[in-house]
Amino acid sequence: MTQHLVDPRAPRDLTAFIATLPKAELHVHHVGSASPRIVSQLAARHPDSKVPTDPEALADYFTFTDFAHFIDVYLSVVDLIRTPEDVRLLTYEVACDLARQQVRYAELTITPFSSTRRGIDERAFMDAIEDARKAAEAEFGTVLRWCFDIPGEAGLQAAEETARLATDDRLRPEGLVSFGLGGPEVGVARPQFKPYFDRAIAAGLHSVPHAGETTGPQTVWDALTHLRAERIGHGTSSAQDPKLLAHLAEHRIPLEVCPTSNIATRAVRTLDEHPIKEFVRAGVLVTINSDDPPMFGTDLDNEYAVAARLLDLDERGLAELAKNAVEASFLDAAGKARITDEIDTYTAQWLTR
Ligand SMILES: O=C(O)c1cccc(C(=O)CC[C@H]2O[C@@H](n3cnc4c(=O)[nH]cnc43)[C@H](O)[C@@H]2O)c1
Ligand SMILES: [Zn+2]
Repeated sequence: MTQHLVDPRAPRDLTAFIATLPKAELHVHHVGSASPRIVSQLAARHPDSKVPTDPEALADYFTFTDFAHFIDVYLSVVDLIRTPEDVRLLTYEVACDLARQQVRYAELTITPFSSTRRGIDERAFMDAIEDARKAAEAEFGTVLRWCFDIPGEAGLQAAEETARLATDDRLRPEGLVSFGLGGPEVGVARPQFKPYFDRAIAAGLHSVPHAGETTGPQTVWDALTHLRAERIGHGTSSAQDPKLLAHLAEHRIPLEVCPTSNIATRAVRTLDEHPIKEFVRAGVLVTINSDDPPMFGTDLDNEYAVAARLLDLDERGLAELAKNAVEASFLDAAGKARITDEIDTYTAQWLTR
């Protein structure tokens, strides 16, 4: 597998700056963030799995020929998460990895349907993620919130189950803030999910569907008009529609940009061809994210290094990117002010050290 970690063209001192820059992450998946160590441990527990137990073999296993192949591999890892203890271990380990990168706040996308349909009790699932969330905040100060997403290819049954789990006051976890739509976009039209997003929004959740990752700008328009998206997951193809770019900029609708993900799933051919520059040029609010970091051979720090290279950023430019994510987050105003101040103080001290 091609290792994307630590873009060799990023200036060394920016790498050091990025490593301790306080950050927020808005587009990162629960199962997709399972570290090679965790995946290997879980694969060893389940010899029937086709997922390799050896970290090196796993790195090759995480090499994708296209998006559909990525989903197949992703689901083979989903199959390893079989007990509430697996869920808690995974969630806590993901929180550790985020804290290690100075992530102060993260909205983690979780697909509860995929776990409940595989037999994990829904109440035990919610307790497991909440237990890990509270432990992470107590131990690292990292604030986690949840996005529950519909695996769109699984259809309206998955949509109904996800909406029920997200809106039933007896079940919905305290940390839940948003409602999303993931999985393949091709053949999975966004408008059909409107009733489920309406229910989630009525229950106080924010709409953050994936759109424009592997399909054109119409999918982004559909996410905005039918699903009332407040942010767009990826939105990569928005660059093909100047009117859409202008709309996103005018209404300050953030894009959750995941550069290396787009290369690894072959949604974009090369990093130098990534439309992130067009987004910035059009005035769109760009946030930087890792999506499924171990699967894509990256992490959030590397995604900031990639952005620094593609956008020719210095420390102040990187700090602005970090503050974009805080602004676009669903954290409360006091929390946003706290992390924004931390970023500003850190950057000022770095530049005068
Ligand atoms: O769980 C099932 O049984 C199931 C059945 C049919 C289809 C699916 C999915 O499509 C699950 C997709 C899964 O992938 C997650 N994900 C992670 N990264 C991305 C991404 O970059 N773009 C779209 N989806 C992504 C998503 O959250 C779903 O959980 C499942
Ligand atoms: Zn994603």
